[in-house]
Amino acid sequence: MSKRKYIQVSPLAGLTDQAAIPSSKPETQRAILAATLARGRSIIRNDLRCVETTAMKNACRAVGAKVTEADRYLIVDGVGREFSLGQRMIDAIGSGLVFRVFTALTCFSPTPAVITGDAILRGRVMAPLFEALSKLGANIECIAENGKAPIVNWGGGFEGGRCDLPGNVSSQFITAIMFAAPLAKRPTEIHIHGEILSISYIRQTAEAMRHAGIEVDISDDFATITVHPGEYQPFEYQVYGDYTSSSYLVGAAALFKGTTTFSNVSSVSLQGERAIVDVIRTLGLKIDFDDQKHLMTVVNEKSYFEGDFEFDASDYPNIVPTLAAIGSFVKGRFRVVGGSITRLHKSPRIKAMVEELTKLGVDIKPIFRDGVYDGFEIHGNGEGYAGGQVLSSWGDHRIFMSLFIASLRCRNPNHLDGYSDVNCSFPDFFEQFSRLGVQFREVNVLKVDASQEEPAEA
Ligand SMILES: O=C(O)C1=C[C@@H](OP(=O)(O)O)[C@@H](O)[C@H](O)C1
Ligand SMILES: C=C(OP(=O)(O)O)C(=O)O
Repeated sequence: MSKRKYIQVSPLAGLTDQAAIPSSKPETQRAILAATLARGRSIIRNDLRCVETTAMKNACRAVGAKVTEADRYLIVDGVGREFSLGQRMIDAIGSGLVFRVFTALTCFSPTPAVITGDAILRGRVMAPLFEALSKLGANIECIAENGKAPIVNWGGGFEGGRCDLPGNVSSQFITAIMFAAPLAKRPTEIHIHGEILSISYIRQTAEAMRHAGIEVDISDDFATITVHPGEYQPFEYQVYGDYTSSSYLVGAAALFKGTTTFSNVSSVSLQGERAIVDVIRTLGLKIDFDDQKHLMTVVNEKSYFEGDFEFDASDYPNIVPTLAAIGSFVKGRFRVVGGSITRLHKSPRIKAMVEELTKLGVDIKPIFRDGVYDGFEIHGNGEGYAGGQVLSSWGDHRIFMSLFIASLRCRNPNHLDGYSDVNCSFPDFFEQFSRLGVQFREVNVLKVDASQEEPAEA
């Protein structure tokens, strides 16, 4: 019998009025990276400080950048092309982006580099990136299992030219080669095959590179991306709120009548997950922006929403788990498709949400396409659920945060594991939910065996 720490989430009657949205993880990570690749000083304002942006900072420091945390901004003294890999080892922890981008960048390291990550990252798909980089001339060796982290990149650069990638496994393979390509001697042409998912992340990469003076050409259908050799230039950059993180706060606001205002938001964003705003409006809530004050106000006049809804999440993968939580409280049918890429994220996210929400009594069924989890369909009656369950986060911050908001409208407290993983992307998650009036506390759960768990006092 073992003890594990869980968060007990109490049922909530209504939200109080204000919270702040954390800054964007993808924007912060991209800005730190582009600043590292520029020779000279860049300033990144309103950056996000969390485990995965720290992983990016440490990886950039490992190749010689100086990254200093000032009050609400970062100073990055970049290295340009002159990597000096003193410690020869980069730990991406759980960040797919850090691992993939540094796998490509260390092709240009003067010394061999070992790149690794945590147990979840070591299980994630990497082979298409290794194959594309090999085609460009890279010399990458897998240390443990073929096609997986950790790796040794023996360096030697890549020339540029053509490489090929699938469009439906991870946009981070494309982002990784794009970021490294300006260091090559010739233009690099990335040909993307089949359905292209998570395009908004490719747009964010191109935007970060162009902001640093790099020329990137993208065909209208996104199937061909050409990156020209060039020198990254130092820049100043302002990061705004993270729409994926906002989805947990906005999602909670969708579950209770009332008016809630969120700060640190820009209505204009390249983030695909800005779609949370359209989803919530389609359900019937009112959302207003004040771009002078960077505020977003959500007005919810109903205790539940009714209708027949379908959303295609192909370009907003990271809010798929949140949508499952919100959709559980809709009266009618709530379908999400286009989420196949999420099976390759930190957990098989659709499977995880279907299994955990089923424990709560939600009528949710997975939707398969070509034999893989692609979405889900929920039939709800607009009511809450009994709750009183022990729920697993599957080791994934986004599953934890989604189950947390689903728990707010259960009649009995749920116990959720994995709460420290909010530090991956949303370190003040509990502070912001406390501001909204949510009550939770840490408890021990006695784990008798996998099928039998019972809450106990902390
Ligand atoms: O480049 C990025 O910052 C990301 C790209 C996306 O990955 P996939 O293309 O694998 O979905 C996204 O899901 C991930 O959370 C962050
Ligand atoms: C999956 C995520 O990021 P990454 O792919 O960079 O690990 C995430 O933010 O949930």
